[in-house]
Amino acid sequence: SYNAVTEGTGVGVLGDTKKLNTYYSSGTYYLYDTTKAMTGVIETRTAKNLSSLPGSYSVDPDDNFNATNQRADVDAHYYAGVVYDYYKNTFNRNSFDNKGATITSTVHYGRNYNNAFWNGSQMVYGDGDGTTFTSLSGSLDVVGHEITHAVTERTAGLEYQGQSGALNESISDTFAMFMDQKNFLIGEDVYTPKIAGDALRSLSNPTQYGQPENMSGYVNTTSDNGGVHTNSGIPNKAAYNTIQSIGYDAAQKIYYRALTVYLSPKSNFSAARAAMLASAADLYGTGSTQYNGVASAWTKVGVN
Ligand SMILES: Cc1cccc(C(=O)O)c1OC(=O)C1CC1
Ligand SMILES: [Ca+2]
Ligand SMILES: [Zn+2]
Repeated sequence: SYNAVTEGTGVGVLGDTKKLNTYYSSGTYYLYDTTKAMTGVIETRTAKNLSSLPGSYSVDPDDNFNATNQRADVDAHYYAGVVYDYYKNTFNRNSFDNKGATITSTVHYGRNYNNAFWNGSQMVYGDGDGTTFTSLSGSLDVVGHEITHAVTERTAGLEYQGQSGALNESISDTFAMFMDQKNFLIGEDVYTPKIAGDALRSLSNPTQYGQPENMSGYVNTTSDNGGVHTNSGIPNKAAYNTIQSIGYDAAQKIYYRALTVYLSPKSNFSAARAAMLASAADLYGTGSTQYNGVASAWTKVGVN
């Protein structure tokens, strides 16, 4: 037997077929992608519905990952590759650490687990309970959200509580929109599989899912690290306003520069406005259309 870089196929959470970068070794195919310009790899594992990490490699005997219990593995692996390519092709960023770190995803974490998270070293996805969520790796915006938590951790380091925490959340939702430009919804492909047309959050209309969209509606609470998944509606609306005003490409360049050059662990919403304006000035000049678009985007949500 020998080792080889192989191309397999798989069926994702929504029943869609896709090509996969796999690896053959001693009679087994692995969800192990060595094709990217990184020092590490993109690897996908399964916790087999227990909760020890990172779990064992997702494997298959014939390189066709089409079993029902492989769907979450297929999408975690495929979308991790899409997110890697987005950061490399758009900003020349080589993985979340910009040094080619291995991207490890573990699926089938826990039982009926309605959650996905970056644990500081890797991504972890539950299967959902089939009512609130289906397998959470089944959507690019979820995978993009989670990997962006890792990027934020290695750049601005926005503390995960209060305003900096809500900003951390918003950066993840916003880059998910930059990657998945079909709408301004978060999680719609995996949220409430029995109900069509709904989502976990909306950047265009945060209030539709119980989030404020103006500073006047900021929620002071001790739950959820100070309401980081609630108050993110305010910077999310500012991001939506920015994209509507100056388009996706200028917006993503401004957001990436703000994240990597100006934002810091304790940055609040007002500091975010300043960071975005400084980035717009650097890239397009003060008084540019882009600069003015950013200014009005944040003024409209009551952040000055
Ligand atoms: C489903 C879920 C629960 C708790 C935290 C997160 C979190 O990662 O902040 C989470 O994942 C998301 O928000 C992704 C975008 C849908
Ligand atoms: Ca739904
Ligand atoms: Zn998050």
